[in-house]
Amino acid sequence: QSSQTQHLQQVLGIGLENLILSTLYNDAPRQNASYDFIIVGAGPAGCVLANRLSENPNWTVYLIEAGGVEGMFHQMPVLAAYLQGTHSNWGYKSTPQKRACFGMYNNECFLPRGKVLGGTSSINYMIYNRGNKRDFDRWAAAGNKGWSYAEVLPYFLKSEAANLAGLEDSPYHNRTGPLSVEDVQYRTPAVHAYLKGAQQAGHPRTDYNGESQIGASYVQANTLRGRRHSAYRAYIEPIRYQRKNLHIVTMTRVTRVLIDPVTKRATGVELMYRNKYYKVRARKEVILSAGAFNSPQLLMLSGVGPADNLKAIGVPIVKELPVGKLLYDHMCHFGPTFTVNTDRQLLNIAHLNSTVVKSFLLGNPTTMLSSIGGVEALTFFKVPSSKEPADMPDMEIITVAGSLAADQGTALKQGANFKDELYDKVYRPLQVSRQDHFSFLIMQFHPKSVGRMWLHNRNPFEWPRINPKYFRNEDDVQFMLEGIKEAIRITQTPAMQALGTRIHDIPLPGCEQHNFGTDDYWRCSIRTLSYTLHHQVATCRMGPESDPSTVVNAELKVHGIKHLRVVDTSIIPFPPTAHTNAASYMIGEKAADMIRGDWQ
Ligand SMILES: Cc1cc2nc3c(=O)[nH]c(=O)nc-3n(C[C@H](O)[C@H](O)[C@H](O)COP(=O)(O)OP(=O)(O)OC[C@H]3O[C@@H](n4cnc5c(N)ncnc54)[C@H](O)[C@@H]3O)c2cc1C
Repeated sequence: QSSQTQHLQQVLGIGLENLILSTLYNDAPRQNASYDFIIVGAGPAGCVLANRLSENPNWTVYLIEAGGVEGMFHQMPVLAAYLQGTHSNWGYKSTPQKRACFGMYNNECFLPRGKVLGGTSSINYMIYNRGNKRDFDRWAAAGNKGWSYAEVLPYFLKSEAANLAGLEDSPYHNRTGPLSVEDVQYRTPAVHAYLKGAQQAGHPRTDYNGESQIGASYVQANTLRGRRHSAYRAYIEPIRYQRKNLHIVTMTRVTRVLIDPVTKRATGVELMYRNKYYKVRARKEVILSAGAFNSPQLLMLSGVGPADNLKAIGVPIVKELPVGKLLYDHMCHFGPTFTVNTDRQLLNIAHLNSTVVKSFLLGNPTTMLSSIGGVEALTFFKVPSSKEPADMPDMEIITVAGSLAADQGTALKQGANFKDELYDKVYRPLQVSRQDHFSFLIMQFHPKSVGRMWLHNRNPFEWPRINPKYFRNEDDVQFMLEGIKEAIRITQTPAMQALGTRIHDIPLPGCEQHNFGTDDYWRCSIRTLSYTLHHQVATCRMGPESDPSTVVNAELKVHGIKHLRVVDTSIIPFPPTAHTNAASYMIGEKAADMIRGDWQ
């Protein structure tokens, strides 16, 4: 590691800026204070709700966030991976995986989640992607009235402020919402060649948030003039000092929901603020927007969950529900990686210097600091094994300008728990030669492998146990293999060959027994370079009460408990054909309307 990157990591790790700024968001709790609405967690869904519900001056809203406040580094899109090494990440990890994550220490995949005002939208990769029309139609068909594509599209649009070249008149984009969606203005020669190559290989150019998802496109990003535009920036910062009825407290942990065991009504929350416990009351509703791991954790700590788990940890059962019993995620293969003949034109932290930083700070959105962690293009496509309809992709190619070597083996490697021996053998040669290179991440949308999470004890400060059971179903490996082959095929097109694109063919440690590039080699590689894109869903699955796999109904009310909703990505019932951040905003917007409908 260079001293420059080590220093950067140290500065980010301290989280000092977090601490200082959080005093600005510090409506300290008062014992037994009451609000109309208590919102637990300030991720995208929580921030949307806080904003929309406090539009009514007669309602009081308390937004409670465990983390601090974004600082300057959060705003620099290229540093996305570094944020995982900071206090803005909860730092969860999977249980050791039997069939995946072989390239990680102890076979544990790291599972970062945002712990900051803005939640995971403040540490994610900023890709804006809504999903396939059929995703939402399936939600509706599963008994969730009001969630068809036609019914959710208005909420995606409501949140969006699009600035996308060529899509100015598209009915699929709105220019006037709070959340910026724009083109990334820093682009490398690799992505231009890639998009030409993808077309030569038969993938049409598309707006993946528009009429048809299938095809290739430059990425659309939640940035504003080249800086991260998180839920905090979009929904909270603009109203912070105008709304006296919205109170916000940061660095405060909710430890359980208070539920009357007789009436089964949520009456408030218990929280820990500066080492002291408080109870805060909700006159109308408690809303959990604590994310796909923490919302289920809080339900279970409050006596709402599977009987076996609650009994095992000694929490009295208030309502038996399958909380955490289902967990879907999107697994990727981190690679393949390719070298090209260009010189110093692709992403590498070694190219970062004070001139670039100064230019960014002066507002230039075209420097490498505005690259969203290197992500440049997305391609949605089908593979031969597909069982889905023709307009529903199975896989995505994410084109990234670099690899683990682009940050010299610091943030990305550590953030994902990759082993040193793997880095040293495969990626260090790229770091040393400084040869321009890019990678594909190959992601599967509809895995058959299903995981779960549970609580190990009743201590609210203990991490939940999470076993995503990646690649438990062999079919998922086959989909990945077919996806990798398609990505390699694209690199053989004239447009990509014009760059001198060659596969980086150093075999992975643990896969040397297979000839590089054979199906068996890739199968081994898939289980080794297993890399989640952190799209965990369904831990508080939405569906009718008659469906024993569900936790909340179509109004997001917890079955059998009054005045308690879950509003975040944990309610998504099936693995979506998308990254999950956009959906979280949509869920927040739609929930706000439903809540207004109930109480106004
Ligand atoms: C590294 C990474 C990169 C990603 N990249 C992308 C991407 O590029 N595009 C995309 O679409 N998706 C991406 N995702 C996924 C996406 O960002 C998330 O799915 C989405 O932001 C989740 O939103 P949410 O509202 O459900 O919850 P979260 O954003 O997880 O918010 C939950 C909030 O609740 C707070 N909280 C939790 N427990 C408590 C408690 N007990 N008390 C008080 N507060 C609490 C948390 O601190 C957090 O702020 C990424 C995820 C990760 C981790």
